[in-house]
Amino acid sequence: QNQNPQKKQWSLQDFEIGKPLGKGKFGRVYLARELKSKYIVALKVIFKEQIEKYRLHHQLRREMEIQTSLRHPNVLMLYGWFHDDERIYLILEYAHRGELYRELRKTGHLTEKQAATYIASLAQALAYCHEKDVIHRDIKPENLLLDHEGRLKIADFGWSVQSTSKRHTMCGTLDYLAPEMVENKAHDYAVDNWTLGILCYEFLYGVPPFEAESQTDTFRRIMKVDLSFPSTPQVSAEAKDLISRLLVKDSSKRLSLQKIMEHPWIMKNADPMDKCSKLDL
Ligand SMILES: CC(=O)NC[C@@H]1CCN(c2c(Cl)cnc3[nH]c(-c4cn(C)nc4C)nc23)C1
Repeated sequence: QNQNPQKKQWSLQDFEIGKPLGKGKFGRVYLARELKSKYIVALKVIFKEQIEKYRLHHQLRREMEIQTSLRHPNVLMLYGWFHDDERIYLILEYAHRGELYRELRKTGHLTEKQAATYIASLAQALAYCHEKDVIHRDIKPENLLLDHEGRLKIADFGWSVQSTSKRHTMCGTLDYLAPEMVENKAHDYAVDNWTLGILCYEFLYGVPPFEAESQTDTFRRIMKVDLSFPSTPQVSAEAKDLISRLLVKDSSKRLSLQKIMEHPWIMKNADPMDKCSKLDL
């Protein structure tokens, strides 16, 4: 039923469906074009029977409410949604340059300017989410997309799907989890700060800091914060300083998002254009 009369009721007839962009347990993401405006979107299709089977109505509703309420240049927008008998359709912003992860895989590691720009964008987006009491956005590289200008977009609604590009060895990895998460303790905002440290390391070295042969070894390395910096590629002391101030076991001692944005390495290397503040909608 249409609670809000001005709000357009979308339906599948409003769209021309293009190639699949990703697929996963709950459904697929397709490239799509809204017929009247010719606007390109990503259409995420979720099968209702999957939602029923895994009893995920409340989580999906919460994710959609959150996603609709977040408006930030570095958070992928959920424009709206509709459903038919079998499926729920999420109308999402399309990120033209796809997964940041592919860029990382292609080049092996990012330049310090690119890495600092992406970390600054993530810190801005997370500070915005935390202001709106949204924590623990699952910010592993496969959830980070790039728009046509190479601007980072956090794309996660709790339903991470594998893109059609080669599967990442991400599923099930502990690499991005903070100690309190790995120990399954109550986690708070500071887990995101830990993950920024993991991502910053991976952007600069091409691999996450606690990678190991087995999950048990990764678990041990996280709990010990067994952090070491390879001699190649060459990485500045300031970058290592920022990483070392984020990968701290005591979550209360991790650098705050504000302090990340003011860190010398970020101030020196992040592209100010991409450090734009919230959209004044
Ligand atoms: C966790 C997660 O959502 N991962 C990626 C999902 C699959 C495609 N999704 C996209 C979503 Cl939700 C939005 N925009 C996208 N753009 C792309 C993409 C573009 N190229 C050139 N290649 C790809 C891939 N994909 C999307 C989301």
